[in-house]
Amino acid sequence: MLEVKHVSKTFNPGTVNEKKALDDISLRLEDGDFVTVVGGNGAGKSTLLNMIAGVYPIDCGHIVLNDKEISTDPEYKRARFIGRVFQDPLMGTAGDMAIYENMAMANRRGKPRGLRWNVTAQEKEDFKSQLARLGLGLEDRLTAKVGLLSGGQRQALTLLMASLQRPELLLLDEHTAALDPLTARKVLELTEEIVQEEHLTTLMITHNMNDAIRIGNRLIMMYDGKIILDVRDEEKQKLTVEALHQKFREAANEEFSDDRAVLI
Ligand SMILES: Nc1ncnc2c1ncn2[C@@H]1O[C@H](COP(=O)(O)OP(=O)(O)OP(=O)(O)O)[C@@H](O)[C@H]1O
Repeated sequence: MLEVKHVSKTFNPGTVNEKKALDDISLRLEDGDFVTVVGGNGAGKSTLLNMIAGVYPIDCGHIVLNDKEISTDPEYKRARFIGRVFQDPLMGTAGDMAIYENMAMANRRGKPRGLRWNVTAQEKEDFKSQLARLGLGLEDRLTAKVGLLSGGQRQALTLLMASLQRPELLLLDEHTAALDPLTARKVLELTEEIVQEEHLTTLMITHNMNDAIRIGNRLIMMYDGKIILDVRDEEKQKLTVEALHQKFREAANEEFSDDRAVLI
């Protein structure tokens, strides 16, 4: 279970570039919740994920994962139990290392460094069968450098690596946005498969409203650092893209009328 309690984050406070990216956010995810996160540019979606992962410190509030307060843990410590996949396929894997070496590293997350390079034959066989499920032929390229893979292959590998040691939480930040439509679909299908099989608690940012409605059991919409919509289960299934756009327009208009009130 993940609990985000009254978390706020302001970048560049006290300067002309001051920006309140998260404004008193509270959110509770039950085990196995698969939450899609939508919202316009600059709404605070990535910042929310970055705060949970520990990329930047929060200004106030608490982040609790499975009853452990993690708000002050450094990013590397949280990485032991939080899996992440980013939009950029170059992040999350080491391009100059072989596929099996990348997987071995993921498999040893949180274990002493000394054990890192002793990859057993059994382990390689396990990696092969894991890779085979991607359906991309990577199981026959165990020693290939990851830098030689296509963006989609690399993203699929990153996803596999993020879930190799079952994470307590999986954070996906527009992880299919840089892929061509067919590859994006394949990686999304794989995401659903892995999340379901492993019963992973997941937050997935997407700009694709159809995917946001179709995938997962819960949807949140962010606007200006706040959560303005949080629907789940049947209510989520009934959502339409038009309804989401309408909700977004309402939020934007409210702000616009406030601005006008200030200006008049
Ligand atoms: N490291 C940072 N330093 C300064 N400002 C930042 C930083 N990260 C984010 N911001 C600002 O915080 C606000 C929220 O950004 P964030 O990236 O979380 O939005 P987003 O909802 O993910 O948007 P997008 O859909 O465009 O990726 C924006 O105004 C952004 O410019």
